[in-house]
Amino acid sequence: MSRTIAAQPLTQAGFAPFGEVLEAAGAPDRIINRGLCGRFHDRAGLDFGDGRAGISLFQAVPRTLPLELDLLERHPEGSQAFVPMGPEPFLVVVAPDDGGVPGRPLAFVTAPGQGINLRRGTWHGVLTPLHPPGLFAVIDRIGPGANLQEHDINPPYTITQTRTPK
Ligand SMILES: NC(=O)N[C@@H](O)C(=O)O
Ligand code: NI
Repeated sequence: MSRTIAAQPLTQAGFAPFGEVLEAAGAPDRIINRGLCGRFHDRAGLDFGDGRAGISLFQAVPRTLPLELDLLERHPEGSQAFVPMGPEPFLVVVAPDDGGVPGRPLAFVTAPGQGINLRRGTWHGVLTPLHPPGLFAVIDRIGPGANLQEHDINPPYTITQTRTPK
């Protein structure tokens, strides 16, 4: 099977097995602040196990496509959300679990205004901005233990530019 993976636009449906897409799409769940704000309420399945929630800022180096994917990782003890601090698209790579190792990955490119929440234990590529500044708020577990399982991909996959879904 080909080791080339074409990225696709990020959608709730496509990402559903792996977590949630954070986006202000459709009508808000609530109108607040005397009608001046729409609240898209409680949109992520946060899970921090025996730890606690933390918000960190990640300043990541932008990459360009095509990209060589040689590492996937997961956090067995908690979910991890990436909220971009700007409108620039970023690359999201996830993979199903196949008996304790990653299966064939899927690649998505976000639209402006989209973030993601990775479900606890989901295999994923590390944070990969595609444009500067590469600044993200990250909501994940703060607690004891490593909470990081890495898996080397050999031979690596090649992630290519976006294709439009059929
Ligand atoms: N290791 C770390 O904090 N970041 C990764 O988990 C990542 O997904 O980028
Ligand atoms: Ni991670």
